[in-house]
Amino acid sequence: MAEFTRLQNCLALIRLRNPPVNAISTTVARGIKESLQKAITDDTVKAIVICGADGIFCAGADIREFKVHKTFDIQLGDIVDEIQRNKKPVVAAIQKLALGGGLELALGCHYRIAHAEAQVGFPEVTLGILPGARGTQLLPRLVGVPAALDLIISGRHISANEALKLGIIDKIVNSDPIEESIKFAQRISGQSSQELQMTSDMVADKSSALGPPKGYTSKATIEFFFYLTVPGLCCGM
Ligand SMILES: CCCCCCC/C=C/C(=O)SCCNC(=O)CCNC(=O)[C@H](O)C(C)(C)COP(=O)(O)OP(=O)(O)OC[C@H]1O[C@@H](n2cnc3c(N)ncnc32)[C@H](O)[C@@H]1OP(=O)(O)O
Repeated sequence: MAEFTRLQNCLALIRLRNPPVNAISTTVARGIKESLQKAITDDTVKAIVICGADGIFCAGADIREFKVHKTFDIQLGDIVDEIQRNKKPVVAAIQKLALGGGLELALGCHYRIAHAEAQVGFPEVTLGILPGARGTQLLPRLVGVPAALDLIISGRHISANEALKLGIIDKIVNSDPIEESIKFAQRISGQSSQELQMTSDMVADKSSALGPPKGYTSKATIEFFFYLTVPGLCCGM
């Protein structure tokens, strides 16, 4: 599930809770969607923080459900779009891990604050899939195509420090990233929705050279991806 808490100072906190790693199940995804809706429609909420319970942000899709469902009636990509469309700033507070869909959720947010010991990555390749919830668009926009391809194709986890250098994370803290994100959200909640919208639009415009937004994975990218990952196709392996 995802817990919604209305904090003091016009903030809302959305906390993912699905032990042991807060993986995104359909229940968690529904919880995030409903919580976001509450935060967005509440005029007294000026900024939103998303975090995970029990010291971990999120290890991605709940792989236990992959055995049960072939398709899902709720799409994580739609939730990421909703975060980006909304005019209130959203901060991801990353403890321990943000993997796969968890990293896509964080990339959808306007700011990411992580603990120094945290790790991020896209392990989808190890399951034979591609990041499908806007990760293939949002990551290259932040880090450029070569670095994004490297992370997506290798599936490796990187440290918060490397993620900071690449531009995936905005700030690293040694203290509690949730508390830091709340403080930060409070500071920026004064930003007018117009400023945020203008900034988002400008960034989207500037990065449009990287390809169309929203769930689009070009045929060339897919072909390149399979060339590199299917045994026997690459380098005569
Ligand atoms: C609308 C709903 C669906 C949206 C989908 C959107 C598309 C997203 C796709 C993805 O996110 S694909 C990527 C999915 N994630 C992974 O592949 C991560 C797999 N897990 C790991 O790499 C490791 O387990 C870990 C998270 C790095 C932790 O490693 P560690 O060595 O510390 O512990 P483990 O013993 O491996 O695991 C502990 C415990 O956690 C369970 N677990 C781990 N990952 C998941 C997961 N993704 N879903 C469900 N459960 C997970 C693991 O089974 C262990 O459980 P127990 O055995 O202790 O019960």
